[in-house]
Amino acid sequence: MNHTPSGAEQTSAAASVPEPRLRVDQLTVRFGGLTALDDVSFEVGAGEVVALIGPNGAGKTTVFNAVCGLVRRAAGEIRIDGVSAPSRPTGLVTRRVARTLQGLGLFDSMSVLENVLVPLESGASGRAVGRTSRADATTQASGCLERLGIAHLASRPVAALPYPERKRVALARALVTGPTLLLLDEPAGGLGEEDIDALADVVRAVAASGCSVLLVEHHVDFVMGVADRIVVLDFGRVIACGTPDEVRADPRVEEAYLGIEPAA
Ligand SMILES: Nc1ncnc2c1ncn2[C@@H]1O[C@H](COP(=O)(O)OP(=O)(O)OP(=O)(O)O)[C@@H](O)[C@H]1O
Repeated sequence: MNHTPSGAEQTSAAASVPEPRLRVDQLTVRFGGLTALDDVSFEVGAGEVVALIGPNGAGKTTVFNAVCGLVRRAAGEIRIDGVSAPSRPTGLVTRRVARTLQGLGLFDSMSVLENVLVPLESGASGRAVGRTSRADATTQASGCLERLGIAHLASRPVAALPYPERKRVALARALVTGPTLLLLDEPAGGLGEEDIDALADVVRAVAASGCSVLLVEHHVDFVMGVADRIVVLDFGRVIACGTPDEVRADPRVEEAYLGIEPAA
């Protein structure tokens, strides 16, 4: 007798197959007549750091926006922890995905700790809020500051901090709700070499702790040093994907970045 699996059975079968943190499958996004992403597929596995690189306008930010449900997809699927995400912001994204912005978006007049408490107390995290007392939230936020090496700055107003520390605060705020996927938008931008090295350690530690990282970055040395795998976009298409060594050796990447024709 044929047996059609119920929804619950399908869910349980899917749960038994290890799913990547993020699966982007044949994603196409159009803005009017412009195809910003064209049949883009890649994955971010558990504990992985994946970098999305490519020239200006290649479609990197559009990938982030699509993962967050902020742009309408013309085609394709996005799965987060094995669950299909619709083309709009949902609880799935708010619970599991955190994102840092190039502009940081911190509240300058508030202290470091108060900034990191915001997602726990505002409802933005979609979890814990309402069930987390102020004391629990403070413990959670303080632990996050500790892990990022900025506990000593907890009571300082954000406005008084140098840029590298402000970036750390933005990272702490993104991580405080315990996401499973962190989207980092140009994390090395505006940092000096020393801070970039320290940032690479932090990013690797975040991934090792179980929160996979997808980052967009133009600083090639940082990307080569921190990423397990690199996805290269050009004109909305994936032109290369592999380890840093594989991508570095790929003539298509050199051509896209430097305009150098690959050898015939
Ligand atoms: N909301 C929008 N409406 C129309 N076109 C858009 C929109 N968002 C992005 N685009 C276009 O889609 C293409 C991809 O843009 P996107 O911002 O994703 O590129 P990017 O790789 O992030 O570039 P950069 O490195 O400069 O930030 C570009 O041609 C851009 O002009």
